[in-house]
Amino acid sequence: MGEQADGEFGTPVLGDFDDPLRSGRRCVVTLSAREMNVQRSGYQSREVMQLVDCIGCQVTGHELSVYFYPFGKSWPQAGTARQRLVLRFKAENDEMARRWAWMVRERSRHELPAQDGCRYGLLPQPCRALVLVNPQGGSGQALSIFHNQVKKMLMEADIQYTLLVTDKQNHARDLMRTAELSQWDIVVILSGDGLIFEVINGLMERADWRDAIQKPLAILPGGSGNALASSINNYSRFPPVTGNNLLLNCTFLLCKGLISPMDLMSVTTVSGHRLFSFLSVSWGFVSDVDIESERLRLIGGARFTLGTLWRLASLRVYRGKVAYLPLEAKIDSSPNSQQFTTGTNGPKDTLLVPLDQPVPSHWTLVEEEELVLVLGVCQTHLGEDFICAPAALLSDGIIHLIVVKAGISRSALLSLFLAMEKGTHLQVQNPHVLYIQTRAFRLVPHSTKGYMTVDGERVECGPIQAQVHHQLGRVISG
Ligand SMILES: Nc1ncnc2c1ncn2[C@@H]1O[C@H](COP(=O)(O)OP(=O)(O)OP(=O)(O)O)[C@@H](O)[C@H]1O
Repeated sequence: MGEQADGEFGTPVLGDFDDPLRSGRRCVVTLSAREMNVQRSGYQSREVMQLVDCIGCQVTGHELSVYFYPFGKSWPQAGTARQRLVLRFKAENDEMARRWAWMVRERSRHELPAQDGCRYGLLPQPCRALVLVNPQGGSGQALSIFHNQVKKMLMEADIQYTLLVTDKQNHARDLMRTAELSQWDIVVILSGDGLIFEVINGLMERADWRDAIQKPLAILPGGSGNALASSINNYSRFPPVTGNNLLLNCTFLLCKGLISPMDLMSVTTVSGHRLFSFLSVSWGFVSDVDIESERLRLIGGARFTLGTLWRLASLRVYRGKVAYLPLEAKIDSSPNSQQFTTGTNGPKDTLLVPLDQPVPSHWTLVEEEELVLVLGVCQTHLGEDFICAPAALLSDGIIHLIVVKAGISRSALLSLFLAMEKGTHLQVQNPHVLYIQTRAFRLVPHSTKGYMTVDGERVECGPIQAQVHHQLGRVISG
């Protein structure tokens, strides 16, 4: 046994190991910048593993275990699910095993250069994570999901964790507002979108919000909607998956540790309350379905399908006004420009004026006042099977505004929602459907009755406005 290595990062390294599973047999391992190539004695073909699929290694004495999660054969669609694959080698001594573990880890980490103004980061290794689990999220399985599926992968990737099970609403928000954040490199949220909303708003309520909101977040789906987890799966160009396969992809991303900037919306409600949103501001049909289907939480994502069919059967029309800042409008960022902010924390809303003043004259008004829904979103997905803004990106600096006007037939609305499963709804021209890209918008309902939601959480129904804050937060992505 032995090895040939010139120590230069990226140049191929050759190692001669014992095969721990077949006594007396050898395996020659070649590690290049992108691949691990294994030639076992007695076999003609080589095993070739891509380091992009590797999440880490462990060393026990002389033995080295390397963990890969490539997309593999699965049922019913081949190639859409990751499979766990462990390669084990017995080195000459523990020093050689440790050196190989270090080389495999280093070559499996892929830093990204800055692109289109986006600065990417990498989690440190080893890494310290706070894992927040909502035991009530979705169908109530989040804690067992952590113990049965997530924990093992964190250990394989050398992520040390502190587990915190939330015991009531706002537990995570209070913790994020007051905790000493430097003890963790990342905050992992295993829940639905509700807990992410709490974490972001807790961080933004701190006096040191500017640094706090830069703490990387990782999203593992454990709720009924899982909009951000599904969107990140999509941005990472993984095949569209739900349930366990979505969890596996998101945990894989956490183990790879690539950090991307994320836009957040600052939302001001009628009472002057300011919230930070990573997902959506919604009024009308979609928020009705979201809130009215909450009692069906135990059936998971199917609650939205049932809720949609129920609301379609008794379609409502809402009266209100929508105005938005056209994307091409020139933004005045001079010190004398109007800058508006309601709370003490958070960046100034430079594009907005107070809700009791008319919108600026260069904003556009939507003429119709009879509406079925208004939806301003920052992510592609609103649920695992619900692609609302297919063009959205994590940090495009854009709010994707969808307005459906009254007069749309039930069958056209049903087709619209069915097409959202694939995200093809905006390809069909329908005069009742407006899709607008903007940086700020205002919605003024004529009545305070009805549901209005921010990231799926109910807020007071009344005039509301939002502006995007480009790259305010950071999240694990692919
Ligand atoms: N231990 C707890 N008991 C009751 N509620 C909790 C607890 N921990 C957190 N919560 C609250 O549960 C609410 C719903 O959680 P979450 O959004 O994570 O799950 P979900 O509603 O099933 O998922 P989604 O938002 O994706 O539909 C959140 O508003 C959160 O504040």
